[in-house]
Amino acid sequence: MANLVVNGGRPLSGTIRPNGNKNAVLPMLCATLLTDAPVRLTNVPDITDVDKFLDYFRALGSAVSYDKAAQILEVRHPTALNADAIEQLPLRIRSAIMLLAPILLRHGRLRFDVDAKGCALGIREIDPHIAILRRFGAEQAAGDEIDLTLAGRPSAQAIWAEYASVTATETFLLIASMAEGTSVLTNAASEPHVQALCHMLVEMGATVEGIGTSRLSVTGAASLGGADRRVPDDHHEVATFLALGGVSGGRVTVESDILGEMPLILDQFAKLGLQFDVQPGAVTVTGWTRDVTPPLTAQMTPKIEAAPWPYFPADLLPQAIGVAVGCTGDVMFWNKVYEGAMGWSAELAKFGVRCHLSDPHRLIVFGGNRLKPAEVEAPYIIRVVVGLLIAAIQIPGQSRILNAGPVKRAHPNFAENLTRLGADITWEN
Ligand SMILES: CC(=O)N[C@H]1[C@@H](OP(=O)(O)OP(=O)(O)OC[C@H]2O[C@@H](n3ccc(=O)[nH]c3=O)[C@H](O)[C@@H]2O)O[C@H](CO)[C@@H](O)[C@@H]1O
Ligand SMILES: C=C(OP(=O)(O)O)C(=O)O
Repeated sequence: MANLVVNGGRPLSGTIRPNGNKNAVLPMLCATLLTDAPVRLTNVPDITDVDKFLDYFRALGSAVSYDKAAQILEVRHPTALNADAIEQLPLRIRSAIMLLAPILLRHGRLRFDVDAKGCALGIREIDPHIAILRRFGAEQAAGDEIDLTLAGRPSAQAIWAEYASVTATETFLLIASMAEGTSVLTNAASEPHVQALCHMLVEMGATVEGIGTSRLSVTGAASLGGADRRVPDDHHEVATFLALGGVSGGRVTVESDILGEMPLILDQFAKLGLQFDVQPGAVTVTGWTRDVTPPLTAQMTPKIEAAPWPYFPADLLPQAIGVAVGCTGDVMFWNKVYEGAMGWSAELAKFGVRCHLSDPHRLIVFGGNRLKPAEVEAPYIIRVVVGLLIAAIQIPGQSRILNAGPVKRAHPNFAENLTRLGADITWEN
């Protein structure tokens, strides 16, 4: 059990750079399996999900060289993967599901009964993935486990997805990149991490059109080459550092080239009273009024709603909730994506927060709370650990976040980075 112990009420200050985006590096690692040529990735975050992928690659017989300090990774897969290791997929991470397409393309068969659930946000469906693979010609054997075979090179498909799923769009991109002809996915996800995978596949030799939109068109290549790509900065981590800096009463600058993707994200945090100075390549949180911007429509409750990109991301809702607990006014948070992502809100009461879970998707946080330090328990949800920390760091006195380990899935050297900014935060086992 790894807990975070924080003595709140100390202002953070300084300048920091975010790490690479977990949800970009993982599909990019899946794409490395589409070629026998060497692939080099830079700005690779030192996170446990990456470690699990690299352990899997080593077991497959791949050459892996990873300089964690320099954040540079070089991977080269053998022509024939070690068949004994193929079905030992990484556990307890959602991205394992994206290994299905490249493994089927290379090996032709995959039996799969792992828990590809990742964060405990509700049901993490695999149906859209299997549906896409079946459309491209994969056959599913009868029985309880998922047992897929794919014979030969798939042919292009036109698919209209039920909803814009991030990882299912990535599964589509991976298989369509090697299919014969031009495939089209309508209702595609368009998050910055999806765009990063598109750009990598283009460098490897596929043609991808519509990058960043809800309709992707992919012309596959019979074989793909290597690539040398930079993993994009993590926009979740940019927002995290800014929120922590602001609620601590400090002034923190985050330098990044991902800020062009963040206007709506900054606007939503500004609704909670955080003040920003945005410059080319850097954003500074300069203050926190604690006031919630009142809607001009008088009957409305101020709200922050999360949905597939280009909406405000579901993976930033807990961080915004962590800010709102210290605001003077009420805010409704609306998670349009997950049906099980708000249950942890009961923990907030331990900090003295008054809130109301209206239904599985909607939480109202009331303003004007008398906050007190507390010991709270985090669920297996990366961003909730961060949200609870944002609450704790603004409260003078010692708080403890139990089971904070999931933060290591996405945020490298988290406590160390915050300590450098002046936080009093330590790991306890
Ligand atoms: C490894 C990775 O990249 N994980 C991310 C990915 O997960 P993941 O790809 O699993 O998430 P999906 O985009 O598939 O959405 C998750 C669930 O939300 C529901 N849903 C989603 C969209 C929609 O329009 N309607 C709907 O009902 C579905 O039940 C779906 O199963 O995207 C999520 C949503 O941004 C993020 O939280 C995860 O961090
Ligand atoms: C929910 C997340 O990750 P995963 O889908 O890998 O569980 C996340 O990155 O916040």
